Amino acid sequence: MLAVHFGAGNIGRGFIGALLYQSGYHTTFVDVNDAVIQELNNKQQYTVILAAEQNESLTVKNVSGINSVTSPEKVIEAIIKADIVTTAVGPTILPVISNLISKGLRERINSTKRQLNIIACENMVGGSSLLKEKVFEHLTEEEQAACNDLIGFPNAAVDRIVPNQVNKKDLLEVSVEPYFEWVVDEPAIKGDVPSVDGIMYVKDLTPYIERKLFTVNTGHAVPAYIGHYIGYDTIYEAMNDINVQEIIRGVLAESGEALIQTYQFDRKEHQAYINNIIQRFKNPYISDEVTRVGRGPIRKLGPNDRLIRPACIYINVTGKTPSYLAKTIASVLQYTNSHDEEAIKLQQMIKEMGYNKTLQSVSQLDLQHPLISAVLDELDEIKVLKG
Ligand SMILES: NC(=O)C1=CN([C@@H]2O[C@H](COP(=O)(O)OP(=O)(O)OC[C@H]3O[C@@H](n4cnc5c(N)ncnc54)[C@H](O)[C@@H]3O)[C@@H](O)[C@H]2O)C=CC1
Ligand SMILES: O=P(O)(O)OC[C@H]1O[C@](O)(CO)[C@@H](O)[C@@H]1O
Repeated sequence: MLAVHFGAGNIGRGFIGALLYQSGYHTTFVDVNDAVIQELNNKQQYTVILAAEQNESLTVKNVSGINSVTSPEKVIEAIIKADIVTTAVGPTILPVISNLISKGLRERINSTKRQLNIIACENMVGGSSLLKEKVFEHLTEEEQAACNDLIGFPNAAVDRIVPNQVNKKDLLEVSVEPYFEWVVDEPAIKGDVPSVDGIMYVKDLTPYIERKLFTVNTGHAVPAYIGHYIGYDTIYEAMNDINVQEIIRGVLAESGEALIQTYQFDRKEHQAYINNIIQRFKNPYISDEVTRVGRGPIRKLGPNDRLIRPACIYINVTGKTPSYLAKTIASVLQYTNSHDEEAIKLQQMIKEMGYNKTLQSVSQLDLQHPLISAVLDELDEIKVLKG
């Protein structure tokens, strides 16, 4: 079985690539990082280390790579032959890869009636749907109709913490947390469900993706942004701070209330889910930088992302303003990182327009929305955290 995976980064190699190998696939990684692609072709295998006391490792074999900048024709060939296509490139890169995928699909539908599923494994609601929309912009109406018959774009939720791989001598080796969850929307599948050990197929993905995004990612934003505000470099350091611990519990109680009331989750089970996630953030065998988890602050303040959306649902279902989520959003507005384009842009916007209009612009909330004034109040309140 042949898999094509876009993005040979942390999640690509450390999660999706590993599961595809264990399920019997040969995976062709597509990336723009030539050094990684060359190394994949030289070694044809790499190591995944489980970051836990036992330090178990897995050798992922049957892998190769294509540089999509220098060899786009090879990517098209690989898509024609693929049994599954996956991505883990980041939400903002999905539009970038859509043109090449559309070229592959055009050739494929002209040469075979074999069905194919393309699964975007990104931290967002509707990643595969967005990819489909962008791919379709490059296709004629006739090609779109053929793709609607043959090509599925099932949305997915992916959960595994894979930090940046710093100080590694081996370019391909990747350390990952042992835990993982990969949930895929079954109704959108074309043909047989791809046989990948570890995928859980569900009839309705929405509760799963929102539970994951508004618990794992909402929670992780606390040690990232509050931690950075206080002055910590790593998630581990931040998770040992008593104020961070209080805020993370508060944030997850607020997003939890929003989720429980929306999806009727069992309270005890949801609390156990939260507790397990907090333990994962404290994993001493993972060294994760606050700048990785906090990357892309403008995206993370988007209307459907991990902070604004649960805060709005909380207001709708309880009639109250969420103070811990507001605190965390305030700390995002204070986030600076000279290596992060979005962090630079956010601070420029604040300089030019002030906090109020910047937040309104990135979150797309009405200026009168109660969350805006709650966040502005917290800009002053969080100063005590600096001691
Ligand atoms: N790292 C993590 O713990 C998790 C990440 N995710 C999601 O997975 C996605 C990827 O994240 P990471 O693996 O952490 O990032 P990463 O930065 O390690 O990997 C992204 C890869 O995409 C490649 N890329 C960039 N532009 C490309 C293009 N035009 N064509 C092909 N490849 C391109 C990069 O060179 C890089 O190798 C994101 O959407 C992230 O939210 C989801 C769950 C966990
Ligand atoms: O990958 P993003 O969306 O930039 O956000 C980082 C988040 O993704 C993860 O890496 C995995 O979900 C978390 O560790 C973190 O909350």
